[in-house]
Amino acid sequence: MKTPEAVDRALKRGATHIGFIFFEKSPRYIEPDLAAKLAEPARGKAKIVAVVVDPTNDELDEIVSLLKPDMLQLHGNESPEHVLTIKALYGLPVMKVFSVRTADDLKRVEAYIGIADHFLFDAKAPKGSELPGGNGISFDWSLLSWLDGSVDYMLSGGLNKDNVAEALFITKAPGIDVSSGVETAPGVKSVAKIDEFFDAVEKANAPMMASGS
Ligand SMILES: O=C(O)c1ccccc1NCC(=O)[C@H](O)[C@H](O)COP(=O)(O)O
Repeated sequence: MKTPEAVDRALKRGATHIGFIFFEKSPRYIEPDLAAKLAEPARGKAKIVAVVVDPTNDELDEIVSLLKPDMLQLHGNESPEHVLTIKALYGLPVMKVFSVRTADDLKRVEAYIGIADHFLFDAKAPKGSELPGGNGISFDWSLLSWLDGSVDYMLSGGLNKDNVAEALFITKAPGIDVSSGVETAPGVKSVAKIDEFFDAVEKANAPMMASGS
């Protein structure tokens, strides 16, 4: 999220999580002090999520002290040991992201069970992309069929108003995360598209748990 209008609309429509991207190459990058201002209306209404990629402690110190997030989303190659260190240092729940293209990409998940508090399954970035997330591409949702109720996860990757019902039907995901699918250009969220997305989720009669970043 980069504008008060987008935060406001997502909250009004029932977003459970509001994400801020702290990856400088991203068109969605936002300075921590600005993210803190934008997050104010969400505090206590939705979880404020700081999205980071292989963060240093210095980066996390600044983000956590300014934004005061409810959760950290780790979108890089953080090892289970690094996740444990981050949890111990900041005392915040962690959502570990797994980038998926094939079944092999899911083999790493087991090592994080009991370590990460939540999981996010996103599409692996296409070759040449500078962004580990927010690429607007999907993966084969049937790869998640082995997940049982013991894994608390969100699905993301190329979700939009036209495919979210099918994604939910196939995965029964307990949560969904969307970014490009509610934008008119990279990093430019559209209030109208946020509405269309939530309309589609409601129509699919899906679990009402959605986030955006
Ligand atoms: O969105 C970004 O620019 C981004 C950059 C670096 C790390 C993570 C990033 N996004 C994280 C997300 O959780 C996105 O919402 C997720 O990848 C889905 O994006 P999209 O396929 O565009 O819906």
